[in-house]
Parts: sequence; C-alpha cells; structure tokens
Amino acid sequence: MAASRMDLDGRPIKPITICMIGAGGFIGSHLCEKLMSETPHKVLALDVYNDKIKHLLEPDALPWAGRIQFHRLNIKHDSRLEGLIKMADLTINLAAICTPADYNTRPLDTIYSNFIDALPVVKYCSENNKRLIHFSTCEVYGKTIQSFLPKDSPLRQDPAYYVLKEDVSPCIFGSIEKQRWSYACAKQLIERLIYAEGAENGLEFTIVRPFNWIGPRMDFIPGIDGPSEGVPRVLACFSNNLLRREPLKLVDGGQSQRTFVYIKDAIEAVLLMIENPGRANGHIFNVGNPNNEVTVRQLAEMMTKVYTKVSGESALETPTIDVSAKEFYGEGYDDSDKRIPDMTIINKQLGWNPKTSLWDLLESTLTYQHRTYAEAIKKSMAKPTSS
Ligand SMILES: NC(=O)c1ccc[n+]([C@@H]2O[C@H](COP(=O)([O-])OP(=O)(O)OC[C@H]3O[C@@H](n4cnc5c(N)ncnc54)[C@H](O)[C@@H]3O)[C@@H](O)[C@H]2O)c1
Ligand SMILES: O=c1ccn([C@@H]2O[C@H](COP(=O)(O)OP(=O)(O)O[C@H]3OC[C@@H](O)[C@H](O)[C@H]3O)[C@@H](O)[C@H]2O)c(=O)[nH]1
Repeated sequence: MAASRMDLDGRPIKPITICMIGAGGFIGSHLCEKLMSETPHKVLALDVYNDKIKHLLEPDALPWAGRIQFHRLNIKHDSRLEGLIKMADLTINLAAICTPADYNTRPLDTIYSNFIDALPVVKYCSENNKRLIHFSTCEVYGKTIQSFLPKDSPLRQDPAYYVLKEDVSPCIFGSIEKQRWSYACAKQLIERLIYAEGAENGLEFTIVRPFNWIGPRMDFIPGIDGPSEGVPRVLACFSNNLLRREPLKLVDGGQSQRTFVYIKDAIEAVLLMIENPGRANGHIFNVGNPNNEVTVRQLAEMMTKVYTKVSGESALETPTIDVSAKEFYGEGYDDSDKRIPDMTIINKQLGWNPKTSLWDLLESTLTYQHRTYAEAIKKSMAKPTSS
C-alpha cells in the first residue's frame, strides 16, 4: 500500500524519519495516528507526556510497531535533542504553551516556551541541513484592521480589512500590559528568525499558522484528566460545562469571532506539507476553514444543541452566562476580534481545502467527549466533598 503512494507531482513518496517535538499533544497525537495508519514514515515522538499517544505505542503487536518510538524529554534541557534531530530527515516542532489562560498569568513561561525553547531546534536544523516544519499560530495576525475602523464605516464590509493573508496582512497587537499578546509576539519573533535562517543560511522551512483546530483529545476536562482549577481552550471549557450541566461562560458577551476547522481536515494539510517539500518549503501557510465562522456565543448555542442530540439529555434552562474577561482570565487579557484565513497560498501550493462543516465536526467531537467523560464526571460529582 505505502510503496505506491505518489506526491502531488506524481513522484513516488520515499519513507522518511520524522522527529516530532510535542508529539504527545492534541495536534501531535492526530498527526502520529495519521502517519502510522496511512504512511510508511517513521516517527521519533518527543514530549514530556505520552497519554494521548499511548494507544499508538502499546501493545507491541500493533501493525506499525517499530515505526514509532517515544522519547520522554523536555527540550528546555536535554542533550539528546540534537542527536534526535540529526537522526531524522525532517523535524516538526509543535511544543509550546498555547492556552490563552496562561498568556497573561504565566507570561514568562509563555515567552520562554514559544521563543527561547524553540531556538535550539531551529539552530540544530539549520546547522545540520535538516528540514523544519514549525507550528506558529493565527494569533500572529493579532487584531484585524477592521476593528480600528469607525463602527459606521462602509470599509468594514470590505474583506481587505479583515481577511488574514500570509504575505499581506500586518501583525497588530495590543499594548505591553495586555500580556495576552506575549504568546503571539514570541511566535512572531520565532517566525522571523526561521525566515532569516532560510534567507541567510538556506534553512528549508515551512511555517504553519493553525486557525482554531478542534476535535477529540483537545486539552483536558478540569478535575478529570487535568487540574480542577485549570482553564483549557474554549472547546474543552464548553464541553466541561455541558458534561456537568452548568451554563457555558461567555467571556465579554461572546462577541469575538472564530473560524473552526476539524483536526482531521487540518492534518491532511500537514501531511501534504510533509510529503511535498518542493511545494511547501519557504512558505507560511494559513490552515483553517473560512466557511466555519461563528461568534463565541453562536458556538455555545450550537454546542448546546449538538450535545443535547448526542447525549439524549435535555437542554439547560439557562444555557449561557456572561463573565468579564478580567473575572475569567485575570488582568492583562485581550482578544482577537475576528479570524478568517485567506486560503490562496495553500490552495495554490498544495491544492488543500477543508471539508467538514462546524455542525458535523461538533457532532463527532461531542460524541467522543460524551463517550469518554460522561461516566467519570457523574462519578466525580457524586463523591461527597470533604469539608
Ligand atoms: N490547536 C490549535 O488550534 C492551535 C492553534 C494555533 C497554534 N497552535 C500551535 O500548534 C502547536 C501544537 O498545539 P496543540 O494544540 O497540539 O497543543 P498541546 O498543548 O496539546 O501540545 C503541545 C505539546 O508540546 C509539549 N511540550 C511543551 N513544551 C515542551 C517541552 N519543553 N519539551 C517537550 N515537550 C513539550 C506538551 O507536553 C504538549 O504535549 C503549538 O505550537 C501551538 O502554539 C495550535
Ligand atoms: O469558557 C470560555 C473559554 C473561552 N472563551 C472565549 O472563546 C474564544 C476562544 O478561546 P480559546 O481558548 O479557544 O483561544 P483563542 O481562539 O483565543 O486562542 C487560541 O487560538 C490560537 C492558538 O494559538 C491557541 O490555541 C490559542 O491561543 C475567546 O474569545 C475566549 O475569550 C469563552 O467565551 N468562554
């Protein structure tokens, strides 16, 4: 099966070894799954955790046994990193602190994780002539130009002022005390450094800007497989509320807009980048679904409807409540107003298009959430609390 696979230019795809840093996270787990089930490539999977890829590592009888190897390490301080990058043909760096609740409360860890800790990875790839696919973020665009226009300006209708385009749009962040932007700023600087390594030293790189990829295994459910007081990204926050039958919290009224793409669609795009280096090298790619735009309030409403359908439970009388950003995230939070990816470059280079509608992706994801967590939540809620 694998030997006859062709790239986009009709050439047979040769098996390669991939050093995947952050392989134990949400995106990494889906990418490992795809690479094991549909390709002949080998993966050196690096992470501090492996819970989300355990099903790929054990038992030894799995059809891909021997093609995936887990290395438990922290890239902040581990001398094995360079050796592992040297053993591979391609490095994919996914490692990062990337939950907004951390950006303004742990700004130093956020900056170190997204910039300083990524530096050796870039350096080792450049020095050893290894290809790098680096995961950045749509947050590097910051706020849209539209958000600074007067409310009654007709220019607000013009996509030139809000659609985010890799080679045209500016990066607009808030002031320094809005520490929300520390993440985006660190990601922007590492993008610039990688770009400069390409320009000055010939590093072969691809930069990925994910636009809200969501699906099973994203983050954690507080108190079940993560800290009770932890604040994950919105999919897991709302899933947790639905599972516990409590109102979904809308930060500052839930007016911000996002486009959500199904993780399985997005992984197809990454596989195309891996297997078509000639088309992907030197490029920055938006990866998102421009057709799945909603406000956070609309997302909450849709998730409530979908969850009612997949769980068979009745809807809550009060499905949502408003909370202020300060109350929910603390001092220094700020938000991206709107995120619609322009798809021209990825379409032209890789012919990729997302397929799954928001309703469909929520249906499969919430079915997974219900199946995975409903029992555990019931048990934990039935336990008497110690006082
Ligand atoms: N999911 C999205 O929609 C999205 C959007 C924009 C950007 N991204 C970017 O994509 C990448 C992956 O995101 P994700 O959603 O899978 O996040 P995730 O938190 O699930 O995965 C990141 C993984 O990196 C690991 N890691 C972090 N620091 C490490 C270190 N020092 N050493 C070893 N491992 C370390 C973590 O343990 C985790 O398993 C990140 O760079 C993130 O900024 C994701
Ligand atoms: O319970 C909640 C959680 C979140 N929200 C809101 O929902 C929106 C989305 O929040 P998420 O936590 O998913 O994160 P964001 O979309 O703001 O940023 C994310 O996008 C790009 C990636 O780099 C990161 O994964 C993360 O920074 C925000 O407006 C947030 O304020 C709520 O209204 N209620």
